[in-house]
Amino acid sequence: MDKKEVQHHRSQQTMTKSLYAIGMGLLGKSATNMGGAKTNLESAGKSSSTNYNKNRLYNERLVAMASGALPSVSGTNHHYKQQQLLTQHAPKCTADLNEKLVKINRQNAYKELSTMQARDMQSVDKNEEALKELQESIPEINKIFDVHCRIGSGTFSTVLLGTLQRERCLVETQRRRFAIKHHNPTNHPERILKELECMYRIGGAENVIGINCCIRYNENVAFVMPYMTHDRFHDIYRSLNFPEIRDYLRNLLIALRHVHKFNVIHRDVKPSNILYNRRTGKFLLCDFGLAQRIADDGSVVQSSDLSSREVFTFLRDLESGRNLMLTDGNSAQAEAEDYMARRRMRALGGGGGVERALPGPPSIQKLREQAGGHLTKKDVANQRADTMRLLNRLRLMSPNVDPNNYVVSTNTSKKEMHASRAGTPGYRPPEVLLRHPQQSTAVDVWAAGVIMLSLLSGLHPFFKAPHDCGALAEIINLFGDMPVRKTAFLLDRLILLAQKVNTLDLRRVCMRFRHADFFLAPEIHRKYRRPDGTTEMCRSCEQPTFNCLCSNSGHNLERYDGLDMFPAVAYDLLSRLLEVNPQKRITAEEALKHPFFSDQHRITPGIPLHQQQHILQHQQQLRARETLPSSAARTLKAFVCYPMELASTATQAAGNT
Ligand SMILES: Nc1ncnc2c1ncn2[C@@H]1O[C@H](COP(=O)(O)OP(=O)(O)OP(=O)(O)O)[C@@H](O)[C@H]1O
Repeated sequence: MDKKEVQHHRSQQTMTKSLYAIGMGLLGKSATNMGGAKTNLESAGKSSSTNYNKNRLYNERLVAMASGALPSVSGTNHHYKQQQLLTQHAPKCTADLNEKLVKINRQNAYKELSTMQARDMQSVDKNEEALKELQESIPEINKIFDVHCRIGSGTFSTVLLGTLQRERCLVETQRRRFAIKHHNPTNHPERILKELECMYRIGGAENVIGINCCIRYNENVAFVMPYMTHDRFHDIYRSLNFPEIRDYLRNLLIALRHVHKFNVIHRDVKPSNILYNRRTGKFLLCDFGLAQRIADDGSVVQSSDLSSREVFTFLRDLESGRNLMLTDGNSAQAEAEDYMARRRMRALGGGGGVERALPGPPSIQKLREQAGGHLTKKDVANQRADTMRLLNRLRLMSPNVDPNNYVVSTNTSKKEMHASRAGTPGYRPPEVLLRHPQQSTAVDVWAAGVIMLSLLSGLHPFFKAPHDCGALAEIINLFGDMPVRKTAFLLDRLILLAQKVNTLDLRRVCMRFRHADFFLAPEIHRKYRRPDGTTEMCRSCEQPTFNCLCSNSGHNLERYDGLDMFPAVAYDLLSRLLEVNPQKRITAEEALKHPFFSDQHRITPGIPLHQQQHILQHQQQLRARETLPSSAARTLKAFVCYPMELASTATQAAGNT
C-alpha cells in the first residue's frame, strides 16, 4: 500500500477526546475482567512453555556442537562440507586448522540459532505487544471483550480476535468471535471516518464486510467486525480447483458490483483484503481504508471535514440505524454448521468444493507420461533458465527510462498531472499508472483481473515491479505496446517507448506458468532440437519457438491439447477484466453475466423451468454465499456515547441537518 498517498498528520487530528461506542449494546452488561486476565495468563503460560522448549532445543544443539557431533542446522552443513573437503585435499592439515574450523562451525551455529530464536521471540512479542497496546490505548475494550490474540496486521492497523465477556458462560465453540481492527493512532481521522462510513453504508451484504461497533478513545479507534476464519491466498492459490476458482471470482465480482452501486471505488482489491474460507465457501471483501467516492462527473469526492454537517448526519444515521444493525460475529460452531451444510449440498450435486475436485482431462495422463522421464541436472538447469528468461522478459524495463518522468501530458495547457495513486503496487491499472485524474470503478475490475491472472497462471504475485514505471513496463510486456500507447493517447498521455513489444497470448502464458513441467519436459525439447543440438528461439518472447507465447505467433507450436483445466471462456473473461482501456473494460455487473459463470444456469430444453432442480439449487447456493450467516441472534444494540460537553452540540447539529 502506498503510504505516501495517505497523509499521516497526527498533529492535524481535530477530533475531540471522547469515547464513541457506536455499536449494539456491547457495554450492556458489565463483567469482571477475570476472563481477560485468565486468557492473558494462559497465553503467557503458553508462550513461556514454548520459550522453554526452544531454550531446551537451543541448549541441546549447543551441547551437540561442543561435543563435536555433526551440526544439524542446514547453514552449518556447508561449513562442514568445506571442512571435509579441506581434510581430503590437504591431508597434512594440522590439528590447529581443525580446531579453527570447529570454532567457526560453532560460531556459525550460534549465529543461526540466535537468529532463529530472535525471529520466534519477535512473533511472540508482536502478539503480546498488540494485545498490550490495544488494552492500554482503549481501556474500555477490556470491559467488553476478552481479547485473545493478533490475527493480522497491515500498514494501517492491527487486527485482533475477541469474544464477548458476557458470553463466557457459553461453551467456547458457541462464543461469537469478533475481529477488532485497532487503527494506528497516526492514521488520519478522515481516513478512519471514511472507512467507517463505507463499512456502515455498504457493508454487511453481498460479500462485503460489515461493522458491528466502533470504539474510540482519544486518538485511538477500533472497529469491531464479525470474525471470519479464512485461508491465506498464498497457501491455496495453486491448489484451488476450477469450481472453486469460479466461485471465488463470482463472489469477488458480487462484492464489487455491490460496492460500485454506491459509486465507490474500493481501490485496494487484493488477496490479503479478501477473506475466503475454502471449507465453507464464505467470502468477504474487507479493508475500505483507501476507498473513494466518485461524483457523477467522475471526480473524486473529497473527504468531509470532520466538523461538517455531513459527519454529524452520518453519526446520527449510525445512531438511528441501531435496528438495522448487522449480523453478529460468527462462532466456531456456526462455521462448522456452514461447512456441514456445504458438504450436504455438494453431496446433492450442487456447487464446487475441496472434495469435489474435477479430475484432470483424460489426456493429461498421457501427456504426463510423455513429459516424464528422468531429468538430468542439465535438464533442470535448462528449465530454470527458461523460466527465468520468461520472467525477465515480463519484468524487463529499459535502464534509460526515468521512473519519475516516464509519462507526459499531451495537453500542454495542463502542466500538472494530479491523479490518485492509492492502491497496492501490482494491482494498479494502466489509467492510474498513466496518471489519469478521472478514475472510475474500473480500477477495481482491473485488480480483480490481476487476481484471476494469478489463479489461472499459478503465479503470485504476477506483477511485482517496485515502482509505477516498472509496473507499466510489465503491463506493456504482457499486453504489447500498442494497446497501452492507444490508451495513453485516449487519456491525453504520451509514453516514451524505445521499441515495439508483441502482445502475448494470455492462455499460453497462464499454461506456461501453471504447467511448466510439461512445457519444459526434456522429451518435448528433444523433439524440436535441431541437428546441431540447438533450439530455435522466438526473438520476441524469448521462448523456444514450439513454446512461443506471442499472440500472433507464426511458429509451429506444441499444442498441449487436453492439458488446460480452464475452458476458453475463462481467458475471454480474463482479457475483458484486464482490458487496458478503462472505458472498454467490463464492469463487475457485466462480468457476472459472462459465460464463464453461466453453465450453472444452463437450461435443459424440453423441461419446464420450475422443474429444473439444478437452477433452483444454484439460486439457493448463490443466496447462501452472498451474505454472512444471518442465523445469529441480534443481541447487540446500537449505541452512541458522547462526552457530556459534546452531547448537546451533537444533538443540536444532528437536529439541524
Ligand atoms: N473480519 C476479519 N476476520 C478475520 N481476519 C480479519 C478480519 N479483518 C481483517 N482480518 C485480517 O487482518 C488483516 C489486516 O486487515 P486489513 O487489511 O483490514 O488491515 P490494513 O491495516 O488496512 O491492511 P493493509 O495495509 O494490508 O491494507 C487481513 O489481511 C486479515 O488477515
